[in-house]
Amino acid sequence: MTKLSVNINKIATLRNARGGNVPNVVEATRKIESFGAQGITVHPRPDERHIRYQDVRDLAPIVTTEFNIEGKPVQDFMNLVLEVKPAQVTLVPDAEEAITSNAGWDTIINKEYLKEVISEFKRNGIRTSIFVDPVEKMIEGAAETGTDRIELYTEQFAVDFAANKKDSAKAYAQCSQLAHNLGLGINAGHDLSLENIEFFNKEVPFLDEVSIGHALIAEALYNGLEKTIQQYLKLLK
Ligand SMILES: CC(=O)[C@@H](O)[C@H](O)COP(=O)(O)O
Ligand SMILES: NCC(=O)COP(=O)(O)O
Repeated sequence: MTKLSVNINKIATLRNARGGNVPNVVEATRKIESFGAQGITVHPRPDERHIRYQDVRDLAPIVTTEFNIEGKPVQDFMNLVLEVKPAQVTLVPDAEEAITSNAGWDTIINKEYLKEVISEFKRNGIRTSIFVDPVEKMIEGAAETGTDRIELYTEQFAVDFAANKKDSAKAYAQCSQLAHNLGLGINAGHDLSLENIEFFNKEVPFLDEVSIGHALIAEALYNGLEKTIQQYLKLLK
C-alpha cells in the first residue's frame, strides 16, 4: 500500500491568518495521525508564510508516524533538520518568492551540491528524498547523488489528468520504473487530490509514499478531516 503523508502547511496558514494559535498544528497533527495518516509533512519556507521553524521543533517530539520535512537546503533549513532529525528530509529547489514549489531539481547541474547535502543528512541517519520532474535524465542524475528516494513532482500530472487522463501518468510510470531499477525509493506529491489519486496510484508502480496537503485540507473543509483521510487511504490500497 502507498503510504499517505499529510502536508499540514495549510493548517498553519489558517492559524497565522489571525495571529493566534487556532487551529493548533500540534493538536491537528495528533488527530490526523489518529485518523490513519502514515506520515506528517511540513515545508518551513524562509518567509515562514505557514509552517514556522518553531512549529517543526514543537512537532518533532509528538509525531508518532513518519515526519517528513521539505525545503530548500539553505543553511537555516539544514540546521533545523539536523537539530530535529526527522525520518525523512525532502530537498526542493524552491525560489524564495515562488507562491509554491514549481520545479524539480536539475540533478545534473546540481549533482555535486546535492551529493554534499545528501551525505550530510544520511550521516545523521535521516532518509533523503529529492524533488524531481518526471524526466528520465533527471532520475538518472538523482541516482548519482546518493539520495535514498526521489519525489516525483506531480503538478503536470494533475493538469493533464484534468484535461485528458489517458496518458497523464505515462511519464511518471516510466520514471518510477527507471528509479526502481536504479535502486531508488519513490515518493510523489504536489496537486494530488481525491479526484486524481486513485488513477495515479494504479498507473504508477513502486510508489512508497504520496504527500498531500493543499487539496486534502480543502476537501476536509467540506467532508471533515477524518472522512477525507480515510477516503485517501481507501484509494491508496
Ligand atoms: C514540495 C511540494 O510540492 C509541496 O510539498 C509544497 O510543500 C507545497 O508548498 P505550499 O504548501 O507552500 O504550497
Ligand atoms: N510534496 C508534496 C506535498 O507535501 C503537498 O503538496 P500539495 O498537496 O500541497 O500540493
